[in-house]
Amino acid sequence: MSVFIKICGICSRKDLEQICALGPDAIGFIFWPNAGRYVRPEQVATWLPAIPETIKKVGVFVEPPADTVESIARTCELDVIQIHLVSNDWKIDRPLFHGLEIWLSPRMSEGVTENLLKVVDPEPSVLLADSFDPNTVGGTGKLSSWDRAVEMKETLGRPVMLAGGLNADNVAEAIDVVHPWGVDVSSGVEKEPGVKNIRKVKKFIKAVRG
Ligand SMILES: O=C(O)c1ccccc1N[C@@H]1O[C@H](COP(=O)(O)O)[C@@H](O)[C@H]1O
Repeated sequence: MSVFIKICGICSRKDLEQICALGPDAIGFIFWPNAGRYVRPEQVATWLPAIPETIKKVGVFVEPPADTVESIARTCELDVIQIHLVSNDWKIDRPLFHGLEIWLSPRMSEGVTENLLKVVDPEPSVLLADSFDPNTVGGTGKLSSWDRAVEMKETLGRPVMLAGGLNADNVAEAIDVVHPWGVDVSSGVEKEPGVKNIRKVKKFIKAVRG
């Protein structure tokens, strides 16, 4: 079965158009205001006509209120909400409207239990195995623990999207070891934070699809 590919942290229309032409399965926009790769939802809304229907639009959030998620999901016609956790006790403040697909990125320093699936409503359909950094969240370019990713897949029985420090040189090995449902990359296909290197994106997609 083919491995799902998400290219994350797109910050300009130029990058968006060139990346969409390479045919990833999904593209991601960072809507966490503290991130260097933050993009304004109103800006992303102007790019919508350039995104083929076949490519899923993923909005990335860190422990967001439900109102924020729903408002940005509408503005940007998102297909997927990717939520990153930074604490052990966060829970969404109310159920999200149905029809949105939720992907959840837990703190990878903690053990994973069934409780994790209850922090959002609807439950996450995909779990994201990202790297752990006590000082920041996401998009660090640091390699994640592939052992933890396998453990999460086996314990919770949900599809796992592997993220964290992937690039064209290590993604084939990562797929061999973890057998993830999908792979997610940001820093590993950039010239500098927030600016993609299209040659690296092309190499990454080729390394996954062969
Ligand atoms: O990219 C960011 O700035 C970011 C901010 C907050 C949460 C998640 C973020 N990015 C996610 O990080 C992983 C891996 O990124 P990398 O390849 O190691 O740079 C990916 O899931 C992004 O969606």
